[in-house]
Amino acid sequence: MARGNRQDNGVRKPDMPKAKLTKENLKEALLIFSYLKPYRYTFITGLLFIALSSGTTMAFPYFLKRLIDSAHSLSLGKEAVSPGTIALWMLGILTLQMIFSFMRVYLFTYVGEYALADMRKEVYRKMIMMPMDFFAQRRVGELSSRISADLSQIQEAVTGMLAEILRGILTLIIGMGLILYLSRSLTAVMLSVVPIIVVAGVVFGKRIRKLSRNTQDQLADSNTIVQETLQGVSNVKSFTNEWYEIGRYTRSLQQVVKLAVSNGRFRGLFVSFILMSIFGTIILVVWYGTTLVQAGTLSFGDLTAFVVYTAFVGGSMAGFADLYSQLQKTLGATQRVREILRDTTEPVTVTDEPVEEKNKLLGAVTFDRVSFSYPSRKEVHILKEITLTAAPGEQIAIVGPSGAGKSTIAALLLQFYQPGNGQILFDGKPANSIPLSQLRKQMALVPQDVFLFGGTIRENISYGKPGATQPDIEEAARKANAHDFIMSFPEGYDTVVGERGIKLSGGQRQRIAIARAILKDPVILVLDEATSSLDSASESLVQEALDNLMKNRTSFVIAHRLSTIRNADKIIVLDKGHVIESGTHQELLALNDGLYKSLNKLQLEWASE
Ligand SMILES: Nc1ncnc2c1ncn2[C@@H]1O[C@H](COP(=O)(O)OP(=O)(O)OP(=O)(O)O)[C@@H](O)[C@H]1O
Repeated sequence: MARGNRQDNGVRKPDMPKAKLTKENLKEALLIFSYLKPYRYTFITGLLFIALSSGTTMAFPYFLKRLIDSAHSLSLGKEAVSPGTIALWMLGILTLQMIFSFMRVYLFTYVGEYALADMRKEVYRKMIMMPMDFFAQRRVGELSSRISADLSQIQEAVTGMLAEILRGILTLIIGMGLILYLSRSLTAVMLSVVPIIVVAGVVFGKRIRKLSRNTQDQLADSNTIVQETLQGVSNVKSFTNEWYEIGRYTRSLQQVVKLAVSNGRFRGLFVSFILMSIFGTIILVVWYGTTLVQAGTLSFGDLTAFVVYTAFVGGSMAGFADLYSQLQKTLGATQRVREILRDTTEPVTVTDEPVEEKNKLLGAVTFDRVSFSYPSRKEVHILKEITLTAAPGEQIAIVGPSGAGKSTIAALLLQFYQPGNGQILFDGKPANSIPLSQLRKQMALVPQDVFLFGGTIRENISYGKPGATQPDIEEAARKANAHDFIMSFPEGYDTVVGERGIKLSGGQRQRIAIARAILKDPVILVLDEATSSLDSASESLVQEALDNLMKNRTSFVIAHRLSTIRNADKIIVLDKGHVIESGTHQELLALNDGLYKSLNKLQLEWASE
């Protein structure tokens, strides 16, 4: 069973989707074997050990037969190998079996884990290099399950499943050969019933799997209730809706129980059917076998070996049904992983190269009649013929109503998307003439919603310049007005933040982000001003930090509070994707009926209330 089918909390996710078994799908899946190439000798040795361990398993009943028959022969006074010697041989075989099994498990785990890590690295590498649109169209949970569940399923297939198939085939061929050799007539009797049991088992098994899948789906649903309500527990409490959630969860659980119990009924029937058929077959085979023994055509040992081999053969037949469904799941997983591996990435470099002299920017930016629609909604024109220019070191503010396209301009600046029409120029050069990573290395984004990684404050600041020294980090923190509050924590720069660490206030998080940007020392700065209003003390600290940050760089400030951008060199007023006004604060106020003027008036009124 694929480990990846389990969630961290140990609750199973709904079963993995399966794919059809077609020639193309199989061909695709075989490409996964390329990941085994570096470990091919270990893998082949592993396969050899599977064959050897299957061989020893199959030899066991044969020696059992010899052991039983030796007693009989001795009692009849015939010459035979002594039972003690045969028992010793069997011990020898057992020892070999132990060694072979150990090697098989060890070698396959080795190959499986290394190949899986290689695949994970490759998929992650590919994912992180994908363009923004790729992430906009997928959920994070879905992507992370590609790396966890799908890849585990593939690993399971390459190691576990392949071993099972090989063992199954060997057991089937050798087992059938041996039982035919032992007694043809008994084989005929056995073959008249075993396939019926196997077919019934497969049909029953399918039904049970479907029922248990439904139970798991339902369980996943009720888990969603737990997750959602725990995440948003403050909502539950503030609406005093504890009773409502308890009711919702209870109802969902009742469904789980109902399904699980009806599944249990089926499983009970199945288990009794299987037990009856197995023992029924044994009775039939042994009964017919004894008549053969009586007739002198079969020995006691032959009969024993026959029964054991029959069990082996029946077991491997039943195993194939499960293997088939595993194979389908693996094909599904392979398809989804291959989809990612085939996708086109952004032309970013994945080594930490400094900016080359020829690519160094002074900071002039031009939007030349830029129009843009998001790839996922091509029919909605977000930016329409935007033209704007920024000289090196200038501060450009972008204002406008919600949804006007301000953040989209920031996204285009950072080359997260490419314009549909028009072009963006840096120092007069088209953006796509400068290598993407070299361009982004010279820009920094301070977003509205600052994301802190799980780690220390030091690590979070040095994200702006990996490998920065402590004095550099402290200097950046000082300029960002963050040093004092950081030092007020007992662990200072070693204070752990992020999901598992302490929670910082909005203003503190912003100042960490500003320190990060200062450390990066970009030529062009993009600042998405936080909408959540900070208290005035915190606001002035953040504003001062921002002023420090903006010094000597071209800055684009997406402003929500107009009071902070009065001194901007240029204010661009955006409405429904058009630039409708542009100029300094004074110039825009002078425009009668201007949007900026009315927005400014509104904010002033609001502030004075
Ligand atoms: N990834 C995306 N895919 C499709 N549409 C998007 C995407 N991101 C934003 N949009 C749409 O583009 C339009 C402009 O969004 P944008 O975030 O640029 O506005 P904004 O002016 O920054 O708004 P706000 O002030 O509320 O942040 C909106 O209608 C939004 O729904």
